[in-house]
Amino acid sequence: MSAAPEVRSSASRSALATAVAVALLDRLADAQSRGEVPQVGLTGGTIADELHRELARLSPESPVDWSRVVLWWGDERWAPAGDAYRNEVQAHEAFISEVGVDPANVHVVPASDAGLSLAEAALAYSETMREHGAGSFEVLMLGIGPDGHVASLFPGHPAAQVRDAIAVPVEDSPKPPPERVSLTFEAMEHSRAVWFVAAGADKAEAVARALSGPAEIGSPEAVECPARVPRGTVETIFWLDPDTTPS
Ligand SMILES: O=C1O[C@H](COP(=O)(O)O)[C@@H](O)[C@H](O)[C@H]1O
Repeated sequence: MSAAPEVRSSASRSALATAVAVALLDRLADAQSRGEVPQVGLTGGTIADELHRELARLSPESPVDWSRVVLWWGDERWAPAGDAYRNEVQAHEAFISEVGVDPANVHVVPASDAGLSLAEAALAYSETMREHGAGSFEVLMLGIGPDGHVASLFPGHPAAQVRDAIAVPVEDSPKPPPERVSLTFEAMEHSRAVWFVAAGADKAEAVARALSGPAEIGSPEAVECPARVPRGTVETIFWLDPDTTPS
């Protein structure tokens, strides 16, 4: 089962970051009030960085107990530990170090200097995720590239067609760095909520295509626009700024 997308538009880019942060905190608090330990899939990218800073700003006033939240990433850039290019390093700097997440609950893709090959790192991340329910995210957040990519699954790239895997090595990425690790579409499909977050006129066309109808893995529509594939089991929301909101 997958949920039809809903669009939530904010008045500005900064209002978008605030709206998503508020909604995420509400959702995590609700899950914790039911006794759950919610798992969240984070994204990298520019608007994600702004939203993470809003999480840090708003968390002190929120009932969310960050020590009982489990964090993952939908994708990671292949760079050494501590490199600011890594999505997890950006998130640590923006909010994780501020809000009191238990380090044992922060599951990062191994770094390029961890002694593993790219393929071994993808496998290690898959194994860790399998131990924790393989993608049972309360919320999976995804950015959208101007080309329609999500996580590190790019249009026409073979990694976007892989089945029977949780995470895949991505080589020859059209966006730097060329090597990455990404969740597969199959690993995304157990997410209760899939939240796309997009801002900026350069993404308007990709967002319009992503909203033009769901696509099956491997279909021509999915190959052309990967953002047409991921949908939540309960809800799918496109959080947009004025530049990306369809007229
Ligand atoms: O490289 C990446 O880019 C996308 C989109 O980022 P943005 O800066 O265009 O918002 C992001 O979703 C992905 O996690 C990241 O690795």
